[in-house]
Amino acid sequence: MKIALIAHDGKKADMVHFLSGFRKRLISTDVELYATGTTGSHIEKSGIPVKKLLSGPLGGDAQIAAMVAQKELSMVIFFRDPLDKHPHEPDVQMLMRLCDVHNIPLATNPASAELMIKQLIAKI
Ligand SMILES: O=C(CO)COP(=O)(O)O
Repeated sequence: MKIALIAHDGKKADMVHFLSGFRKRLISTDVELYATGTTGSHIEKSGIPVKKLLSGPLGGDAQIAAMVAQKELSMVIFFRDPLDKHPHEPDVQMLMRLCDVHNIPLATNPASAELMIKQLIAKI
C-alpha cells in the first residue's frame, strides 16, 4: 500500500517523531511511502526509506493530489501548521478536497494519524 506524507515546516519534527514510532513496521511491511520534497528529506535522514516528490510550494502537494485522484493512495498524512501562512494554500485546499471527493483517509494531526495507521497496518 502507498501512503503519502506531508508536513509543513513547523510540523516536520512531529512527522519524523510520529513515523519513528512505526519504523519497524513501515520498513518491513508492504508499505511504500511518498513525501513532498523537504518532508521526504527529513524522513530519509531518520533512516526511513521514502520516495520524494517535488517540494510542496513547487507542486508536491499537487502531485500527491493527482495520486489521490487516481486512487493510488491508501492514506494521506498531512501535518499542517495552522499557525503559519503558506503561499501554495490553493494546492493544500485542492489536496484536502480531493481526499474528500475520493474518500481517501486524511490525517492532519498525530492523534488521528496514529488511529488510522494502526488500522491500516493491521490489515497487512
Ligand atoms: O509545503 C508543504 C505542504 O503544503 C510541504 O512541502 P515540503 O515537504 O517540500 O516542505
